[in-house]
Amino acid sequence: MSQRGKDLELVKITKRYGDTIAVNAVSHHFKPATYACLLGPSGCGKSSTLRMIAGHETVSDGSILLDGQDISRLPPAHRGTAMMFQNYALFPHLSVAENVAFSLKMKGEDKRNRLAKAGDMLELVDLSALAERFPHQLSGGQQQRVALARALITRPQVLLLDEPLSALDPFLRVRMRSELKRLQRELGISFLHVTHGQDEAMALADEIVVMNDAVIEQAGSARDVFNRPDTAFVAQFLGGHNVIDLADGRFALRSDAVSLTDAGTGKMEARIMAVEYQGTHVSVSARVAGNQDLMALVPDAVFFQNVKNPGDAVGLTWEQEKLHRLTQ
Ligand SMILES: Nc1ncnc2c1ncn2[C@@H]1O[C@H](COP(=O)(O)OP(=O)(O)OP(=O)(O)O)[C@@H](O)[C@H]1O
Repeated sequence: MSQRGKDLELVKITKRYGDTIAVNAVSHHFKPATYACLLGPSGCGKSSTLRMIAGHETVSDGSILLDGQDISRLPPAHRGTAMMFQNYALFPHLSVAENVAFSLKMKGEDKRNRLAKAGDMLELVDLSALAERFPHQLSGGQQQRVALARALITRPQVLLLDEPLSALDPFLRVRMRSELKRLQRELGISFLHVTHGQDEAMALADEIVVMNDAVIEQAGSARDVFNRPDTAFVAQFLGGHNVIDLADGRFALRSDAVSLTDAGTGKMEARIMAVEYQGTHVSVSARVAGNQDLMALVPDAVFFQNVKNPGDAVGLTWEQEKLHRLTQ
């Protein structure tokens, strides 16, 4: 049941709510059959962007093209997109199979056809055995699979997912994460997944699109965005980096690139503020001149060769090429 993916293009889309500009002239080209994550802090405009693509929110300015066709003024059901909501929005009085088949009923398909298609979708998400149950008889993870099947039954070219994993416990979240990725690959369509979790985005995304303050701050593969953040915001939001101001500019420096040395022998002198044991690594926070705190992520075995404690004076050092220049 593989479907060929289509490319989705946002051309200067803007969303205004009264005086609030939630999305400010955002342009982006999502390649076909990509798992893309829209990542950013609360209020940066991720959901508004997704809802405009889905057609649940009007576009104040700009256009949305799917496979070259302007879909920005079409009703949601005619766009070739489908949305899976955060709270799943299942109908409590309908069985699992009827929930999944619901949109086909609205389209007037006959019962036999709709139940057959719903059966295929339930198989896809591994829920065939629970077709006759009602939503309240399902676990959170199972409800989510129903919501997925219900969105996929419309055969969308782009599946839009708004914080799809946020209601699940951490264990299930990781399991559903790989499930989503598997489905995306198997179907060969694009998934556009909104999250504020950088771990989630890095684990899933072929492409991470980082939003901040109503605009896209940076987009690229997880590895590129992590290793070559453009701005201090991206470096800090993705985590694992220090942002340091040096005489010749502002730089990102990965915490695992910082080593501790004896006082007087490093590139910077510092005083240890906190030490946290994290299993494979020890995270050491150290204050340098100007009250900047730098984080060093030291491998467990290395740290315990020469244990340091809060209050100790140390040197911090790194290889020069590990400094990554930031544009702002
Ligand atoms: N219906 C609305 N009316 C007025 N303002 C809104 C409306 N929906 C969103 N906003 C505002 O638009 C901005 C962007 O909101 P949006 O929900 O798109 O952000 P988000 O990045 O998805 O945030 P979150 O992660 O908290 O869901 C916020 O300032 C928000 O308060």
